[in-house]
Amino acid sequence: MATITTTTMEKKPIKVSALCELCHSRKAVMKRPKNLQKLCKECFYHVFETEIHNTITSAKLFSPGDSVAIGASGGKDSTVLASILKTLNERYNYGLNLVLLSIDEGIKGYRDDSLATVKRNQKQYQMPLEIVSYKDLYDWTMDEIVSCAGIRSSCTYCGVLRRQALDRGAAKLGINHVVTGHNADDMAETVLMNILRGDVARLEKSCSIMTESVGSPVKRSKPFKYTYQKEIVLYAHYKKLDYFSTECSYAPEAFRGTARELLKSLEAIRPSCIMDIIYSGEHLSLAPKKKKTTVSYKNKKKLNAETEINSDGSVSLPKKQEFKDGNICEKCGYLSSNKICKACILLAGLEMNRPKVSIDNNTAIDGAAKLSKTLEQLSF
Ligand SMILES: Nc1ncnc2c1ncn2[C@@H]1O[C@H](COP(=O)(O)OP(=O)(O)OP(=O)(O)O)[C@@H](O)[C@H]1O
Repeated sequence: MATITTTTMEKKPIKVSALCELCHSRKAVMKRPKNLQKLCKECFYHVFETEIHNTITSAKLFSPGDSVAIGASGGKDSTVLASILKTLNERYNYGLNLVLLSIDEGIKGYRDDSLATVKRNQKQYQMPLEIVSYKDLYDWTMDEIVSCAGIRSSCTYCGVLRRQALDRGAAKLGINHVVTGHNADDMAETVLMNILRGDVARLEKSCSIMTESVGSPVKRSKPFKYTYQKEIVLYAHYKKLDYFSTECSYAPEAFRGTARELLKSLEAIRPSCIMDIIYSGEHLSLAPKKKKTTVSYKNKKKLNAETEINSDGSVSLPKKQEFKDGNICEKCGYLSSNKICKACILLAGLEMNRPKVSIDNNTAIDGAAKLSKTLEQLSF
């Protein structure tokens, strides 16, 4: 009998029987978290890598000759992603030019240390590395933002700014495809969160393996969409990959933390629930949207035009102020689906030293949904 602890989060060591259930010849060293199969190291590597290859090929994520930027934070997910993409690219001749792209948010004692890991990964995987910083792009570091806006909204600021920073970093490299290490647990959490807060618009998109905005040159994909976090940790552990394991110094998004706990409890009872939730998210068919009700406000001068209330409760800007994807932000000149991009709205709030005005005026919804609802209601 051999024993191994799959993650530091698990308290009980897992007991496995002597022989691998796949090769029937080598000693089993683990129970596979996804289906509790008893496997030896070699068979685990094989099934883990093959499943990711199958995800990539069945979703047709890449074409030969593509340049792909790997969003590299130095953490376990993106480090394993870089390692696996290098392995699969060589094994199956994908013909990809792989580049590491890191965003330095400016978090002392956290991001500076994790970037040191990415710099080592650059040498280990022999990939070019591009580092783009919030300070250069926005003239703010996350440390400065938190000292101005407080810790509570840190994930909201960071998420909006990082999304744009990854796009801009890729554009700088002339690359139109960014892959990230978002895994099956992240996807299932997002589905749960969107269900729990009734965010139908986000629910529809939350299971896409690839997201693209009309008019934006940069697409994003998640090759680990079906890969369990515990298996990523096991793979990194057995392969002795060099990754940074400290959590961000700022508070995690509160509601996501709750969804994560819920998912962990469900997974403990039924390991397949992560895949089942993703499957449900992929196959949910949403009722067609109800016809919009137009509400005319008396004080048109103040609101400047008609505002539409949609069936899901969100508010649309008046027609003449609507902007489509592919437009340019009037302030920073980067692509935006609004007249002013979300990053510039947040930064303008910071400049005026009143960041909470733009994100804290709706207590019924949380995090990114709260921000997006608020942004929808802004008039320019
Ligand atoms: N600073 C960054 N620079 C580049 N990419 C990033 C950065 N932060 C996050 N990402 C990308 O977004 C993915 C999800 O990030 P998240 O913050 O949820 O971290 P995570 O789940 O801990 O992932 P990781 O273990 O890779 O840090 C990462 O796997 C990575 O691909």
